[in-house]
Amino acid sequence: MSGLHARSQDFDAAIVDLDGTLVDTLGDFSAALNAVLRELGLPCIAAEDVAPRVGRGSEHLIQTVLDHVGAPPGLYEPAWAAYQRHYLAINGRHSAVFEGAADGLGALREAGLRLACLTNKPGAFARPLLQAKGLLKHFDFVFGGDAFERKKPDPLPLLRACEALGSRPGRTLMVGDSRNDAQAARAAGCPVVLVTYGYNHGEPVHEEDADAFLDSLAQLRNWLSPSGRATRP
Ligand SMILES: O=C(O)COP(=O)(O)O
Ligand SMILES: [Mg+2]
Repeated sequence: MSGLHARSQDFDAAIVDLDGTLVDTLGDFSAALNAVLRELGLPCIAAEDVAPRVGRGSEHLIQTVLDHVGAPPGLYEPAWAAYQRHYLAINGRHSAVFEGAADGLGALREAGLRLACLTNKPGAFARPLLQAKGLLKHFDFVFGGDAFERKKPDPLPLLRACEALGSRPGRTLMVGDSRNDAQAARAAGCPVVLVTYGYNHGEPVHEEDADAFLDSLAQLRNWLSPSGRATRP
């Protein structure tokens, strides 16, 4: 890929992030976390304080939320167990597919790319969510944050996903919403585009090192066409 435009012939496959890229799951995270906090007799947390903590996996989320509400030490294990139960019970109920996301995945498929979803969310949460939102059919593989020894921003999950997809990193497009996705992609040698509407740990996404920024995944259709161009701020 050169500069700000790309052609579908440049890629054999794409790896797509889930939370903040395909599905707005902030409502699910908030509902499950607040159910945990209530169960443990702790103060609730506002959705705006949950958003910057999403994207580094459930362990990081639970620990930083416990710290935020001033939980006494020793509550991580019970919080983790309660979180599994509550999240699985509400998974998808308070979340919505971002506008243009299904169209963007369709465009990647129509361009002949193989697709993997790679999220730091546990696989047991990711698959039912994609299924409930009608997105699972687009993917050849779904890898959760527990699929490999290390999570994004480590490049290992991307390299493993490339192996599964049978695609070299340089011909595998990473599509994400955060620094985690961009750093992992750069270290793996994958081109990367970031969406501008996601979470990015509460930081402005345009400051991240990406090849292009998309306001909607529907823009992938034009971006991958021979004359397509993506925008930089
Ligand atoms: O941290 C999570 O649980 C989800 O993160 P993701 O952005 O990699 O899907
Ligand atoms: Mg994300």
